Amino acid sequence: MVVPHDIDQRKRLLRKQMREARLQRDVGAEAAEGLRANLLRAIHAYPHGRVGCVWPLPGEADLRPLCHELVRQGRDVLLPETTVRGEALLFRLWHPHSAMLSGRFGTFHPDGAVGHPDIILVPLLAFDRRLHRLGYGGGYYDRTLAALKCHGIGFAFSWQEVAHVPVGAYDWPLDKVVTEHEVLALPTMEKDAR
Ligand SMILES: Nc1nc2c(c(=O)[nH]1)N(C=O)[C@@H](CNc1ccc(C(=O)N[C@@H](CCC(=O)O)C(=O)O)cc1)CN2
Ligand SMILES: Nc1ncnc2c1ncn2[C@@H]1O[C@H](COP(=O)(O)OP(=O)(O)OP(=O)(O)O)[C@@H](O)[C@H]1O
Repeated sequence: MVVPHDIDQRKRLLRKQMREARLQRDVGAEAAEGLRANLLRAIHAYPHGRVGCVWPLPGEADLRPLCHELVRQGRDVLLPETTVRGEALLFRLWHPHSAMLSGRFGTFHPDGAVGHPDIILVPLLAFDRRLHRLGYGGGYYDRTLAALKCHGIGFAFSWQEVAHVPVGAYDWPLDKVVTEHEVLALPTMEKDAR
């Protein structure tokens, strides 16, 4: 039996490995371009929703060009403000001319009005084929997906795939994971069984 304590330990170890692996890699411009194109395709499956995007941290794919493209296509784009630990993220409306304020953990957020996204693009350190994700360990996105009950689309480079992400009681499953190579989703029957 896997006890919760053991899961937290395995998560910490995998986080450390993935952070180290990231230091060895360039964020390839070509891979990032492919990832943004696939994300746009995945978002088009939800034609009317407000999109919770994210401002990049070092080593992550840069979704800023995607934010601009979505606004150009008439979508509302929101970006998260990193709240105190233990709370869900707060999404604020973003426009290409929004002032960006610096927040916790080196993140940036716009000074726009607070809103409710229908789809959230979720950053991650590692993912698996069951659409489980490992984040930075703040539990922010798990809390946010649980609170807002919206669609979660994870995004990552293909090298971030692992065989099994350790899954804890509060981990919220993603609806899709998008890489520069593919859009991963579970068949409906398997989704219902989760
Ligand atoms: N771009 C981006 N924004 C995001 C997240 C994210 O993963 N990516 N978050 C996802 O939850 C939230 C911020 N949560 C975070 C929680 C902890 C750390 C953290 O421990 N950072 C380390 C350095 C990280 C590294 O070396 O890679 C630190 O500050 O020491 C960062 C972000 C909201 N905004
Ligand atoms: N909805 C929730 N309610 C209570 N505790 C939660 C909830 N979601 C996550 N947690 C707790 O938050 C802590 C961090 O969670 P976890 O290790 O899964 O973070 P993460 O998903 O890697 O981080 P992030 O989502 O910020 O990228 C864990 O102790 C977890 O049990």
